Amino acid sequence: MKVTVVGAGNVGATCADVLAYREIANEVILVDIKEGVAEGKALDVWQKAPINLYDTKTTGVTNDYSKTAGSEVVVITSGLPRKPGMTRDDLIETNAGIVKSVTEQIIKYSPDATIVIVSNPLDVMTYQAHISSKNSRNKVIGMAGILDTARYRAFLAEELNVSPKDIQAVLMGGHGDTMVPLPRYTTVGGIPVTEMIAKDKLDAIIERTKFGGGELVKLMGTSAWYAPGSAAAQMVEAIVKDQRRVFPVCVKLEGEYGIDDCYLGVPVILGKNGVEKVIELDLNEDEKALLEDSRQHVKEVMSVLDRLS
Ligand SMILES: NC(=O)C1=CN([C@@H]2O[C@H](COP(=O)(O)OP(=O)(O)OC[C@H]3O[C@@H](n4cnc5c(N)ncnc54)[C@H](O)[C@@H]3O)[C@@H](O)[C@H]2O)C=CC1
Ligand SMILES: O=C([O-])CC(=O)C(=O)O
Repeated sequence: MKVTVVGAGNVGATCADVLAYREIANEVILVDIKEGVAEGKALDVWQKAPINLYDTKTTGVTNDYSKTAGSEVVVITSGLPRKPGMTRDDLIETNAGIVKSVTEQIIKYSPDATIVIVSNPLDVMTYQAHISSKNSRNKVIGMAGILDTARYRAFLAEELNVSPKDIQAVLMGGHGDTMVPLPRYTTVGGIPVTEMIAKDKLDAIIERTKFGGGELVKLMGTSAWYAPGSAAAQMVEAIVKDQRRVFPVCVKLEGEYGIDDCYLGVPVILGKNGVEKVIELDLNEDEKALLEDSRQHVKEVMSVLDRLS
């Protein structure tokens, strides 16, 4: 079982490392455009194997897509990260070209691969990969919801002084400030979160979650990688092991939630065919309004992409 990660920067290298040390794949190919970077990081991960006791073979290549042939899943992280003061949408011009060319190369050698997009702006880059690959919607998906819910769960765990393992949550919408956390679907060891925390504290956590990516950009001068890399690896694991995990994933909606032809994060079942099923929640009027705001924002950015191409 072979998995390719394109982009050997912060997120891509972290993802490859998790895929290797957790033995999610038998073989990991790391690709980058910069000479030597993927080779070096892959070698470093491989040299960690005798210490951390795993046998996933990790190989790096510079732009040689023939080595990626037959990949079951491909994670695309190539592209610019944002700097302080930028929005994710500011990355569209550069990253659209990168995601397009990378997807075309990938599909040439692994036509049946499920593609997991990480590059930003996430929802629109997933749309770009869908157009460039011409693959069905279940096999071209984006990672954001696992990361956004992880941030929300981590903040809640800290506030409630409980294990993050026991917080379950759903979050929908685009990967940006219009994301839609759903307190109604948040539980702490099965107990509705609203019974555990005051409304003002929960509202503050929701606000912090919405700007969770920006908080890290401000601190570090570039965006996050440990949680994003792990989140992408968790999606790969669900696919290659056919786990049928229930995760929020960015997928093209085709009528679900009354939305057509737009990429948004929604809960899905993730298994060997990529998205096995989109789960439709019975949203209330407030939640529907938030999702509609998110849809409108993503649609606007999608139209920028249409103008660029
Ligand atoms: N969806 C999400 O939740 C998240 C998305 N991101 C996004 O992921 C992307 C990567 O972030 P980082 O890893 O921090 O950036 P980075 O700058 O550390 O790594 C990006 C890598 O892509 C490579 N690259 C550029 N063009 C390429 C091409 N045509 N082919 C192959 N490799 C190419 C670069 O050489 C670099 O090594 C950014 O767009 C960032 O905004 C980051 C975190 C979370
Ligand atoms: O904030 C960024 O630019 C990177 C990202 O998407 C995140 O960490 O959520």
